[in-house]
Amino acid sequence: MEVTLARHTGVDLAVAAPPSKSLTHRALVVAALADGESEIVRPLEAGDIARTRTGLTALGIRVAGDADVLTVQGCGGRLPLDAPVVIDAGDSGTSLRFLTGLATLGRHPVTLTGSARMQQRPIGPLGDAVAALGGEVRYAGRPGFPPLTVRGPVRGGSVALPGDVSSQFVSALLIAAPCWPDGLALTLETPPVSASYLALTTGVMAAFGVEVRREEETFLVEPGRYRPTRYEVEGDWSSASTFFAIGAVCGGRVRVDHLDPASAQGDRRFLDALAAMGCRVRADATGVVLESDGVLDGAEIEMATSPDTVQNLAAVAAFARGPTTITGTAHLRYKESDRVAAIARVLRGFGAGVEVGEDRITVSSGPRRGHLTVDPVHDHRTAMSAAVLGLGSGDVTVQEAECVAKSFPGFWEALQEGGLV
Ligand SMILES: O=C(O)C1=C[C@@H](OP(=O)(O)O)[C@@H](O)[C@H](O)C1
Ligand SMILES: C=C(OP(=O)(O)O)C(=O)O
Repeated sequence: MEVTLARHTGVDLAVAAPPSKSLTHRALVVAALADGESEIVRPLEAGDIARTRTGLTALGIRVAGDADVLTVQGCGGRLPLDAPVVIDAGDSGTSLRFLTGLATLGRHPVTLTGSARMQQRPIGPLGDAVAALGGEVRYAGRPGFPPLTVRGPVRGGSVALPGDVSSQFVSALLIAAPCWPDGLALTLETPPVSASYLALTTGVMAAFGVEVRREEETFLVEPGRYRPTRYEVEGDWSSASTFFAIGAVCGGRVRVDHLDPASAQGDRRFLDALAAMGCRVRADATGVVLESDGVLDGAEIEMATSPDTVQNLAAVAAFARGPTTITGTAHLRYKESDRVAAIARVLRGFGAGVEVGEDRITVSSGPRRGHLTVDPVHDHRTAMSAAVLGLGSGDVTVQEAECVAKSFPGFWEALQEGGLV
């Protein structure tokens, strides 16, 4: 499917954020380990969540329900596996990494694989940690990359790993850790990227009755049990960021409901970035409102903890009066696509100036270069950020627009209902 976007000014958009992808993944895998039946209220329904659900089913966990409530029959920390299994996580890094953690809790080999791109996304630090904690880890192809086969049981104990590639390795270990006989003392050798996601992990673990203690760069988890819980999923700040970006570049007013203004989601930071560029933002009891007169200033913004909104921020920066420098971008190279390269490709095609450094990207506005066709190369966030460019300036076609279904299947319908496509 292709979507062509025309320029809009003075928008007045009111939408609801979809449920959080990251919190739905976490609630599912933690509930799968709990000592009985949990309910997940208002889960996200999207491609990546379907991958986690299918993976859990392959591991012998029963998940049933619909868009309102999912019921998960937890296994009490011991996977009911009676034969080897293969799990295809597709393009979902969170599914692949979290299910690798769960695979340490069975006595049969679990093979985790994914799309061609997934086979280029690193998993070595997680594999090394699982092996150091007593598991068996084998790679079918390139060492340190999926497909990998994990076999438990793991005893747990002390381990160190780098924090600069993906926080998902840390989350995967923390989630499985209470089910290991020796628990876990995990020390980060380098400061964590995407650190806000670790707070989401410890928050969901706490909601299911397990505390993680932190002593400087070490996370400590005692052996214990997850308590079955009724868990309500809040709205997704990463998905909401595209609507705020549209408001910023088109000018006007955008209201997004179902967002917690005090959320632990790091992508809340996106609004601070837009405020620094000249937008007005305020929260009320049910959501968040952004107002913009469409005049934006460049800014210098650190985004290491909020990688999933960097493409939208770079798109907004292409409309600002001065250059914008976004720092903390090195780990964007390991996502559904190399997003540093994707930002440079798309924005240069648009006419903006883009300078790329090891851990920073500088974007300056420039004259439009005529009609822009964006191939997102299966990356949902590239497709959504291209919508920001199109609505802000017109003449943009997004190919393979359906790839947004990875995280936000209703994205284009929301724009259609708002009269923007
Ligand atoms: O734990 C999570 O839910 C996520 C962590 C982040 O990945 P990294 O930690 O690999 O940066 C983020 O980009 C991803 O979309 C979701
Ligand atoms: C990076 C993302 O997800 P994942 O790592 O789960 O594939 C994303 O949703 O932008």
